[in-house]
Amino acid sequence: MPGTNKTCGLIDRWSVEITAKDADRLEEAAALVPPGTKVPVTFLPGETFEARVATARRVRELGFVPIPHISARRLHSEAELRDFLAALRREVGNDHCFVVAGDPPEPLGPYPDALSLIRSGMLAEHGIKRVGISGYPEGHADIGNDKIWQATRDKRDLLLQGGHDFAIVTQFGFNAAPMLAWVEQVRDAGIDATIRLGIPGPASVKRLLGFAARCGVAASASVMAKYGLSVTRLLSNAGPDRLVEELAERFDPARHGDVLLHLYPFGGLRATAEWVRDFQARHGCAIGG
Ligand SMILES: NC(=O)C1=CN([C@@H]2O[C@H](COP(=O)(O)OP(=O)(O)OC[C@H]3O[C@@H](n4cnc5c(N)ncnc54)[C@H](O)[C@@H]3O)[C@@H](O)[C@H]2O)C=CC1
Ligand SMILES: Nc1nc(=O)c2c([nH]1)NC[C@@H]1CN(c3ccc(C(=O)N[C@@H](CCC(=O)O)C(=O)O)cc3)CN21
Repeated sequence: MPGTNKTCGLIDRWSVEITAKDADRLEEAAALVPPGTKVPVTFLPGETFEARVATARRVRELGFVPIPHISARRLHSEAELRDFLAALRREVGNDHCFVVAGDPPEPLGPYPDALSLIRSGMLAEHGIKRVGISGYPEGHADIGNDKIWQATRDKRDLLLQGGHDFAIVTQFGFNAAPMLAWVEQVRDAGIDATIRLGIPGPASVKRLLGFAARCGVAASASVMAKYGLSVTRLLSNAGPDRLVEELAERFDPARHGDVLLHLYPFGGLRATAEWVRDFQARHGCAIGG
């Protein structure tokens, strides 16, 4: 039988992260993305507030579910958070968002981490019902594991107390085994939320290694070779086929719970959407799932 239900089940309901610059590209790729797909919009430096709101609005108008990212350390003031959430509510009407600390070594304003932003209560005040938080299957280069796990438990507690649903979306990786081992740790910590495992879309070796370095993601030659990349052929391209197939082989719904995939389209949105379509076809999955 071509493909297993596990493979199709894992790739079904995939989400895809875009930047404010990707709005036009999303329109071009829209026919390849199932209606209702979750489309997080990153919160990068150098983008205007208006561009982030306008992108989220385009996402919704194209029939997808926008999930604006909010980077706590990049906010300069309480007013900036309030204005952003109010503009989202007015112009997008989203009830999901994703909260992350953000890379600045020092916070630019009153929110040093995701927890402090959640604690402000402003998400609920602006109609946000479901909140995504980060996950690190391979740990974080600068933040200790104890701190990360404590933050995860604290964010879970505070979100549930505030009446929010939550989900965990992970940093991308190239290696299936640590991803599922980490999912088991999350479940053993009593957290049964949906987990979206971050995986790169198809891209050149050069781009993948560049993003891995920039985001603090491990990309050893041996892991990359297994992923299907040759570090000596920087312009060659590779997709996450083997990674997803290995995840599906090892995936045990009874043990791992609700696990979905989150694609980071470093090589382009259209190439990513085409990769999902072709992967589903190769594995005999129903169209759009
Ligand atoms: N933009 C994105 O999509 C992603 C960004 N990241 C980066 O991961 C880091 C952690 O974010 P969260 O998991 O939301 O953390 P968090 O807000 O849950 O904080 C966890 C702990 O780490 C500390 N911390 C957070 N950011 C830090 C930083 N930049 N430098 C030093 N200590 C920091 C916090 O004070 C707290 O004790 C940030 O640097 C974030 O930008 C990670 C994944 C995806
Ligand atoms: N620690 C950390 N910080 C981040 O900012 C971060 C992560 N992790 N993990 C993954 C997400 C995804 N991120 C990004 C960042 C930029 C583009 C991007 O599309 N950039 C432009 C220009 C890229 C360039 O050439 O510099 C692009 O058109 O590709 C995409 C995703 C940032 N993210």
